[in-house]
Amino acid sequence: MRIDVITIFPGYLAPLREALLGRAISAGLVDLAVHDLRTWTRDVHQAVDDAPYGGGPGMVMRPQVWGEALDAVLALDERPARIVVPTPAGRPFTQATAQAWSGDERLLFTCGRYEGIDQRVVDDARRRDLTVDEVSIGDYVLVGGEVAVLVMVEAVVRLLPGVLGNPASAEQDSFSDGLLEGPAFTRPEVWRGLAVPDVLRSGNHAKIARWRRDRALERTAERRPDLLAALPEDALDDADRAF
Ligand SMILES: Nc1cc(-c2ccc3ccn(Cc4ccc(CN5CCCCC5)cc4)c3c2)n[nH]1
Repeated sequence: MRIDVITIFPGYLAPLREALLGRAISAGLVDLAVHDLRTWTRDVHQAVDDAPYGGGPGMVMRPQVWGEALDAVLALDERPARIVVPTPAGRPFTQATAQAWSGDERLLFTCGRYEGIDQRVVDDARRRDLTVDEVSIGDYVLVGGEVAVLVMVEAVVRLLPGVLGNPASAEQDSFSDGLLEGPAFTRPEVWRGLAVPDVLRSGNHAKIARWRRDRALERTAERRPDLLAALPEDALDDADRAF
C-alpha cells in the first residue's frame, strides 16, 4: 500500500516511522510519503489560508494551493488513490472503515488546518471521478487533520497482512464481533491482593470462552449499549441472551 500525506506540518507525521508502522515501512509493506503543502505556494509569504467568505471565525485554506498539491501528488503514482479528508463534519471513521481501506492500493490524506479547506477542493476532485472520503475520528474538534491521520493510518496499516506479529489479534479486535473486548490478565496470579479469575487458569477452554463472552457482553451493555442495539439479529445465541 502506498500512503501519501499532504500537510503544512510534516514533522507531525514523524511517529508513523516509529515502531510497528516503521517496521511495516522498512519491510516494504507500506510506502509512506509526506509532502509539505507549502511546496505548492507561489508567493513569497507561502500563504495557504485566507479569510472566509460570508464572515465567521478564523481562516480557511485556499483552493489553489491544495488543487496543485493534489494534482502533483496524485501524479506521483499511477495507482488510483482514495483521497481522505479528515474533518469534524465527516462520516464516522470506524473499524469497518479501516477494514475497507486496508484493501486499497493507495491512500492520500489531506491535512487541513485553520477552520478547514475550501470545499471546492473536494468538489473538484469528486468531479474528476476521484474517490474522496470526508471522515471524522470522533465528536470533538482537533486543531488540524494530522492527528486524525496518525489514528487512521495506524488503524488501517495494522490490518495489512504481515504487519501484526499475531494476526489473530486483529481478528479478535474489539468491534470485530460487534462487542467490546473483556478484561485481560497475565502473571502474577495475585498482584496487590488481586487474583486472576479462576476460570482463566482452569484450562477448560469452553468455560473460558463462555466467561470471556459474558464479560464482553457485560462491558458492552454497560459502556456501549448502542453497539448492543446495533448487533444483527443472529449475532447473539441463546447462551448470550441468557446472560
Ligand atoms: N474528528 C475530528 C477531525 C477534526 C479536524 C480535522 C481536520 C481539520 C482541519 C482544521 N481543523 C480545525 C477545525 C475545523 C473545523 C472547525 C469548526 N468550524 C466552525 C465554524 C465554521 C467553520 C468550521 C474548527 C476547527 C480540523 C479538525 N477534528 N475532529
